[in-house]
Amino acid sequence: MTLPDASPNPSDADRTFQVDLRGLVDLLSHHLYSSPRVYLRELMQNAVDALTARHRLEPDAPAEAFGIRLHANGSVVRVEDDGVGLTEADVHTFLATIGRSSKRAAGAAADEPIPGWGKIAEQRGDFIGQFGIGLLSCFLVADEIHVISRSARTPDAPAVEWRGRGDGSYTVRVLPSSARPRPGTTVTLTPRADAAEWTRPTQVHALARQFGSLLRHPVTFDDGTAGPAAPVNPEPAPWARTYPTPGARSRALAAYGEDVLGFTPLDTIELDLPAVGLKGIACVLPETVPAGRRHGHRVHVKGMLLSERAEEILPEWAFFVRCVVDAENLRPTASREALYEDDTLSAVRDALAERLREWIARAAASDPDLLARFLQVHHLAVKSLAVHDDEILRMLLPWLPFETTDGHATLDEFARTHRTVLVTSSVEEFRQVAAIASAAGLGVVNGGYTYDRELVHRLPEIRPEASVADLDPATLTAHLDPVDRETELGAAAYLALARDALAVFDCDVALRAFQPASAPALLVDSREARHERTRSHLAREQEGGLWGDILGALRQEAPRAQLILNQLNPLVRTAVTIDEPELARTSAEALYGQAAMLSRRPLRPAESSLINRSFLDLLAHALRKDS
Ligand SMILES: Nc1ncnc2c1ncn2[C@@H]1O[C@H](COP(=O)(O)OP(=O)(O)OP(=O)(O)O)[C@@H](O)[C@H]1O
Repeated sequence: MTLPDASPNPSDADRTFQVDLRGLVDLLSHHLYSSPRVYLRELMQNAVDALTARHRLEPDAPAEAFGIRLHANGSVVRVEDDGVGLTEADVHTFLATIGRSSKRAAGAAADEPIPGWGKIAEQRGDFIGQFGIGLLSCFLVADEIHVISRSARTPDAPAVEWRGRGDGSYTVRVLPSSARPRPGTTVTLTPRADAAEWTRPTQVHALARQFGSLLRHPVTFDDGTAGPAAPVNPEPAPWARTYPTPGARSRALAAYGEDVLGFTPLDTIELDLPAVGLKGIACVLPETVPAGRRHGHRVHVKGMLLSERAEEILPEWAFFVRCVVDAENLRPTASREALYEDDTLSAVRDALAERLREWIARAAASDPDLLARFLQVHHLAVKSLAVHDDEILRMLLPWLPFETTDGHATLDEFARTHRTVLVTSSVEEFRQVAAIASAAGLGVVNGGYTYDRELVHRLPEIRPEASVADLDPATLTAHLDPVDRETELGAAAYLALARDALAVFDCDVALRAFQPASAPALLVDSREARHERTRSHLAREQEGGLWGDILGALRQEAPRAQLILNQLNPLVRTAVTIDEPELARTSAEALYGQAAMLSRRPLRPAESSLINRSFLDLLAHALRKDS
């Protein structure tokens, strides 16, 4: 019996993936990083992480003992740090292995120490990098990365040189200690001609300031000319400085916000969340922004600028601020341009939202000027927010401005002078009734704008003593005084002619006495009523057909419009005495047309031609009379 051959078939043997480095770099540059300039951020970030590891190794060393030095002279860009450095073995393990990071060793147990970098579990939050790919971003501007490093962990270890090339090849060389007398790492790039834009000395200096202005270690820049190196971060973050007075502090924070965000904040809110080591400011935008438009915030992690457009640190409703924050414990994604959506981030978001709410509450309680300025700019957006956010509704509804029969007023003011707050369902209805309702002592709010009617109806939730009702035509007409019987009888013939003339608009005509006397007539006609009438008309026209049946089935008792003539108005007093039928009809049509125009609603074609005709008829009549 022959057993089958157990030796592995060569074609079954495990093989190792080959990585095409050029393809990988192409992927990173087109899909991960927003611009080649990130190469400097990645180099600076590696230097910062190396300094953090060095401080772990030598905890008693003062913060300023170790620093970062940048150099760009037009031919090379160099980043040198006094960090923990690398041994020859580290170079093979970490620099030459894509995806391997000393800050997150693959497969290592949580308590396993990584030489020179601490235990995994402890260090995860300490470093900015973790993916082991950041260095590849250097290939966006150079074909070769040159590193000379000396480990602080084994001081007598020699210096080591690594050259990594964009085609995936690399060399490692051990150098005499004199090649780098002190521990630390120097990374040198010789930029390609097409990357000059990102590697010019002025640009490198500007990028270093942009990314590194809040770093806590000393960082300098020199361009190879004789002058001294310039500090990149000469001052601590503005919130970390001390000021003689609280006023001086808030002025300095506002000036910093203006400087980095490019607008003069309406107010500056200081942010401080010790649990995640977050400090910073929220600047209130001085101009209206559409609700829901989220703004990017400037987020630094351990002083290093990660993103100028991070949206995730605030909830969607906080559209009215832009923040600059520096946090210890937020985790960036591999692109560094967004933050990891983890529990810490959601706790930060909640805590910052709470700070903004406190700011609003404080302004509402004790700084009416600030609140007024804030709402003047952001009231529309706040209204959209209040509809869905009970807390905001509770805090801000009384202060929000609305169009009312007393002009623009806050709901609080308005409810104090009007026991019942009436609200219209459209702008048009408000236009129709505003003058008359206010003359009749009724308090009406224009509920026609988006959210307004809904918000006004929620007023009793906050002010239980206030009552809110929809203003319907019946409520209003009930407030108009009827005329005495004799006057009614005297006008009966005219009213009958007027009803006949306006029957085509399904409009009834009535005579009442109301203020202001200057208003000849009021047209009470809601949009729903007009739609209903249009439907009825169509149903009648299509009688018998399919559409006629459908529309007929939908038909309700069509509500009629009402033209209410004002008996206190001198023109109406004269009109009701006209006994020439044609002229009476024309005058009724003209009064209808004028009342319809006053409501500022779009006129139907039949109404426009009626206005034209009645005007010309009246003109002809006046001219005939004069001739
Ligand atoms: N300046 C430096 N000093 C010491 N070690 C460094 C330095 N720069 C890079 N390294 C080593 O090289 C490794 C790979 O660096 P790289 O920037 O590619 O990734 P990372 O910083 O670990 O993670 P990320 O991709 O998130 O940036 C680092 O984990 C570190 O061990």
